[in-house]
Amino acid sequence: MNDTATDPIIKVRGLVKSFGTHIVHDGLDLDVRRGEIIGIVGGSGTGKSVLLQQIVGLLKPDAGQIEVFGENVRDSSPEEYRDLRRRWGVMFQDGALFSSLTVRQNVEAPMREQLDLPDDLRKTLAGIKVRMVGLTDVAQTKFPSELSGGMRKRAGFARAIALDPEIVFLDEPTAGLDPIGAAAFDTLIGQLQATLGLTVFLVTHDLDSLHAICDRIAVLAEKKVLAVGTMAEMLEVDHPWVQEYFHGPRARAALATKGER
Ligand SMILES: Nc1ncnc2c1ncn2[C@@H]1O[C@H](COP(=O)(O)OP(=O)(O)OP(=O)(O)O)[C@@H](O)[C@H]1O
Repeated sequence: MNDTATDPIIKVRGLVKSFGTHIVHDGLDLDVRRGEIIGIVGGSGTGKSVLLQQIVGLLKPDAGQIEVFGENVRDSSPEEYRDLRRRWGVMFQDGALFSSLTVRQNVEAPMREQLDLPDDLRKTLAGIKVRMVGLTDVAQTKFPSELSGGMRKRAGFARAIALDPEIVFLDEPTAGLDPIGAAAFDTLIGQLQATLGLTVFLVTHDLDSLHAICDRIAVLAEKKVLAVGTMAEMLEVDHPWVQEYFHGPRARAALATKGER
């Protein structure tokens, strides 16, 4: 165990991942610091989701090391992996809720799997998580199909924090939300990060989110992490995609929006 406050909470070294002849990652390195919100950006298909899935052990790298909490994810036994999974929560792109379960039952699902709790206590705890993400008690008993896109995202977030994780992985949480809904979701992420001391691994295309809540940004390009740093540091990176992304018209609009928030 090598899990001290100064070590990165996630450490990726020399990651290689291909699908057939298509190389997605080739020698990718990344450190994520405990307690930070790190935004993962990059063009479509640069492997942001694939990186997330490898870190949480859903996809197997071809080569390289991934350590989370100082533990090697790839080499962990089923018991060790189960213990690791308990310490992080994941919200996938579409929320990935179980359609046949209510919101509260969705939040209860990881609790059922990982914790041995009396029914009443589990329901109460799940209800608290639902309220923490700003959903009403009425929403608890709704099925995903009865919710708006923004409410479904909140429900997905509630499920990601069901087990009081140390890290939450969020895959494009504001995609598909209108600007007001997206801003509200950014605020929620920031509030919960500050309240719960979470580390947040945020895959996003949303420049507003990067400005509003991210401590650091990692840019995926050329099959690796091309640059990592604060927004101010990103503005200085001399690379065509980075320049276009952080200095283009949408970036200027996001900067203006930041001033209004
Ligand atoms: N299970 C899979 N089998 C084969 N190819 C895959 C698989 N998962 C991802 N890929 C490919 O890997 C590449 C990276 O995909 P990924 O979803 O990580 O991109 P991304 O950066 O998250 O993109 P976007 O911003 O569009 O969501 C893509 O070319 C994708 O088609």
